Amino acid sequence: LRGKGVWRYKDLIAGEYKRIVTLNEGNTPLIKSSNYENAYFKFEGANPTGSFKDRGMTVAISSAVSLGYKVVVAASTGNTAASAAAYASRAGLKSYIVLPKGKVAIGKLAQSILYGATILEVDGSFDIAMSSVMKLYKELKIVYPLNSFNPWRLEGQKTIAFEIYEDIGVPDNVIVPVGNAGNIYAIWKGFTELKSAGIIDRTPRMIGVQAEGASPIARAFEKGLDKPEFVDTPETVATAIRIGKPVNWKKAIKAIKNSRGFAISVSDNEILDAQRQLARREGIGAEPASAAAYAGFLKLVNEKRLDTNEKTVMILTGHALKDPEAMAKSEAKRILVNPEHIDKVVLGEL
Ligand SMILES: Cc1ncc(COP(=O)(O)O)c(/C=C/C(=O)C(=O)O)c1O
Repeated sequence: LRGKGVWRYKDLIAGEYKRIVTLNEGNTPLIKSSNYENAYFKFEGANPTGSFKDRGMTVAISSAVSLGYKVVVAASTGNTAASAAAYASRAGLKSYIVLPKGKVAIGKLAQSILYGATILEVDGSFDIAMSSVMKLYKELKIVYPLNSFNPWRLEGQKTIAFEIYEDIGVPDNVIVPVGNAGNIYAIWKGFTELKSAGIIDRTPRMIGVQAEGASPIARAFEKGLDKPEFVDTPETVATAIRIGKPVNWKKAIKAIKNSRGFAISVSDNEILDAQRQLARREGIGAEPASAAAYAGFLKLVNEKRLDTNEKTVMILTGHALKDPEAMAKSEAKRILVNPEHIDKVVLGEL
């Protein structure tokens, strides 16, 4: 039964669907940390296109098809693009994706090309791409918008909470990397719906992690503001969350505050170091934006702002293969050897 992934929770997903477009997304591994007793990693890189976006895309594309749309559009830092292209193609829809030129990790760009999207590139940040999609949606109603202001995306993404609950109950903390800010809200929504249904009696603290160079929401919490400080030119190695004006900031701040949580930022070095540690201490390969969740965990533990006796789940939102250039930044021992003498190299190395 669990093998049904997102649509296992069909009765809990709002909306009517004449046709379900699915790639058996969801049902991703919850991997126990081998270094921290009560810490777990929800590995969303195991989804069909390698990120959590598939959970929302199956619902949004099923909605688009059920409503008779033939064309879909999404602005993206890359993963929404890859997922939109895959699910649109599966449904026989035409997909346009709007990308910030030169700022998309090569794995995601390659996927978007492979899955057959028409790629529109803009000079500037994701936020400019996002505003162009909002404008297009107002002018061309024949195009179905897929970004995470689309509620059906969040309906699919909230199933992350259902799966965590079924695996380990309600954790004390859920740490989520935050970009356009839909996912942290969606996961909180899932837990609050379980609570409203009387299935659980408490919800976890939602902790958002952003990259220092793209941290409008984290700055709001660090300065005790009610509104984020939008960033005109967001910069970070974690290109998936290189977003300065998150469309879902109101929802994210509501989820974080109502769950007694908070948001912090981490540096690019902390992100790349966390990506390396995740791979070399836990054996898990996640892209930089996802490793930001682990970087946030390590920072909070070191600053004694998180008790390792508490049950904490980090959402690893995308697979390491999405961003090979980032992986290459990790040093590794590479020795050119004479094939006849590998034994001497290994012995000399040991
Ligand atoms: C790996 C990864 N980790 C975290 C996020 C942040 O989630 P949100 O805070 O819900 O935006 C994204 C987001 C990517 C896009 O926004 C896009 O693909 O256009 C991501 O790809």
